[in-house]
Amino acid sequence: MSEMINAPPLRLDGVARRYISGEETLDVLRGADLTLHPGEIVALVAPSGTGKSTLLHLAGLLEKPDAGCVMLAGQDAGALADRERTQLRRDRIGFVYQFHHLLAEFSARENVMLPQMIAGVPRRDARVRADELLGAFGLGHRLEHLPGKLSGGEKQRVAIARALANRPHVLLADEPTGNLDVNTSDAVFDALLETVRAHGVAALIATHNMDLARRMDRIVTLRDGLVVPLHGTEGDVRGG
Ligand SMILES: Nc1ncnc2c1ncn2[C@@H]1O[C@H](COP(=O)(O)OP(=O)(O)OP(=O)(O)O)[C@@H](O)[C@H]1O
Repeated sequence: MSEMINAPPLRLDGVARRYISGEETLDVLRGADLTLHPGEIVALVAPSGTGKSTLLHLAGLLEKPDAGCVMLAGQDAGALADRERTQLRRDRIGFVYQFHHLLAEFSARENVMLPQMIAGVPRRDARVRADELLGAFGLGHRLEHLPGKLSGGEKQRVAIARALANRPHVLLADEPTGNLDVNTSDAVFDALLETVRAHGVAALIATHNMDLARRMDRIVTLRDGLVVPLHGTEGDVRGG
């Protein structure tokens, strides 16, 4: 697979997505453009139902746009066969969701090892990487714990470590701390930003929390199906 030198880690170019249910047609995205530069952390803050998750799913190659293209490091994902796209997603993109989605029967360490082993990393190396990442998230003493024995904040840290395990170029997060209380959310977010910055990963993070959003490099919102900058004066974008 060819890769353009200096191409942005992620570029959405004129991306459109329409949902049709019964008689109803909903044009959620109508030609959205967004570029993530290397190491850039962008907040996506928009009212509920405007298409944040849809945008993240398209950016993460979980869904295909009806029009436009999604480029990862200069590579047009739409031009790839399904298998290649899956591989690109696995190798290049890390996901963090609102709920941790850890595998209950595996330890914290194993949850972080698993995506690496699926990608072909030898068990021993995967274990070293898992321990390193979990250590960086302050979980060096929780490596053997099953998710059920971890607090909400700890589980979400494991989920973030797992998302970074395969050294993605792009991290996509959908309300990564939305399920946590305020203090825990702040602490987990600190850890997330610090690690993402330390690894030079570009990130697109959807949140309803303006305080968290302001700590990122740039804030964008969705308006009429397009990605536009959010300026400080626009007030509360929380939706119902
Ligand atoms: N598979 C689907 N079929 C039909 N409509 C859908 C589908 N997925 C999403 N939608 C609709 O598209 C719109 C955008 O949904 P999306 O989940 O992207 O919004 P969101 O901004 O992430 O919302 P929230 O902040 O509440 O999670 C919503 O009106 C939703 O009901």
